[in-house]
Amino acid sequence: MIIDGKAVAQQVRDEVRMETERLRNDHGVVPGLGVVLVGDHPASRIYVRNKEKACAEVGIRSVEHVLPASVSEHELMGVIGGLNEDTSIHGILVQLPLPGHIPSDRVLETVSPEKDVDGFHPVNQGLLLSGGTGFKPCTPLGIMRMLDSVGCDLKGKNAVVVGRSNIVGKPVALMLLARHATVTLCHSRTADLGREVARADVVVAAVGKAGAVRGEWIKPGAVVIDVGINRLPTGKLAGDVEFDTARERASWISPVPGGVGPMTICMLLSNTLLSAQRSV
Ligand SMILES: Nc1nc2c(c(=O)[nH]1)N[C@@H](CN(C=O)c1ccc(C(=O)N[C@@H](CCC(=O)O)C(=O)O)cc1)CN2
Repeated sequence: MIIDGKAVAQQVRDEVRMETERLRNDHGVVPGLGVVLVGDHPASRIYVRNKEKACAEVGIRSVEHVLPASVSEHELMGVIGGLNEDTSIHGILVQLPLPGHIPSDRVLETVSPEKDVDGFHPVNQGLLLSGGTGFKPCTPLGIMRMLDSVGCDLKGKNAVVVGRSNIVGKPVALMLLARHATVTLCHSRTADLGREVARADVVVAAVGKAGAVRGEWIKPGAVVIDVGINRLPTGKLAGDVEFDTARERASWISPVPGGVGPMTICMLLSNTLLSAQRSV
C-alpha cells in the first residue's frame, strides 16, 4: 500500500495549527520563523515560498530575508546574527544549497542551536547522537512520522538506510537506532547493496540517484521509504527506488512525489512551534 505523505503531512499541520492557537491564547506568543534565501536557485525559491505559505496556514509568522548570490559570508552572518538576537523569532532557516563561495558549515554553525529548527547545527547533531532533546532535522523526523503512521513497530527490525548524508542518511539511522531497530547504513562503497537491502524489514533510500534501489531486492512485506527526488530526462520526478517493481513486494511504500517531500515542510512547522513553546 502507498504511504500518502500529503495526508500524513496534513495531519501534522492540523496539530501544529491547534497548538499554535493554544500558545497564542495562553501565552500571547506567536511562533516566528526567520527564512534566509541566498541567490535565485529556482527550486530553492519554490521551497521557500511553500514553507512561508505553510507557516501562514498554521499561524506561524515568517520573515523573509532574500540576499543576492554575491552576498559576502560576513553580510550573511550579520543577517543570521540579527535573527539570533530577535526575541520574536523562534526558528531560523537558511535554505540550502548556498552559493559555492559561502561555506555552508560555517554559516549553519552561526545559527543559534536554540533556534536551529532545521536541526543542522553541530550541537543538535551531537544531541541526536547522545539522545538529548535538541532539534532533529526535518526530513528524518518526517520519515519517522510516516513509519509511525502505518504502525511500523521498529523494535528488533532490520532497517537498511541507503545514503550517508548529514541531513538525511546519518540522522535517520540514529533515529531508527533510538527506536531499537538494528540499523545498517549503506553507501556508494557498500560491497553488495542488493544483499543488504534484501534482508531489510525497513528500507530508507536517500542516495539521490533514480533507480539506485532495485525493486527485485525488496524483501516481501518490507516497508520502503523513498527520500530521493530525481528529475528524469523526460521531466518526470522519480525517487531512488524502482517504484513499480518495489510496490509489488513491499507492504508499504512511499511515492515520489507526494511522499517524504511534503513531510519535510510540515516537520519544520512542528520544530518552529516547539521552539516557541520552549521560550515560554
Ligand atoms: N534549509 C534546508 N534546505 C534544504 C532542505 C531542508 O530541509 N532545509 N531540504 C531540501 C529541499 N526542501 C526543503 O527545503 C524540500 C524538497 C522537496 C520538497 C517536496 O515537497 N518535494 C515534492 C516534489 C516537489 C517537486 O515537484 O519538485 C515531493 O517530494 O512530493 C519539500 C522540501 C534541500 N534544501
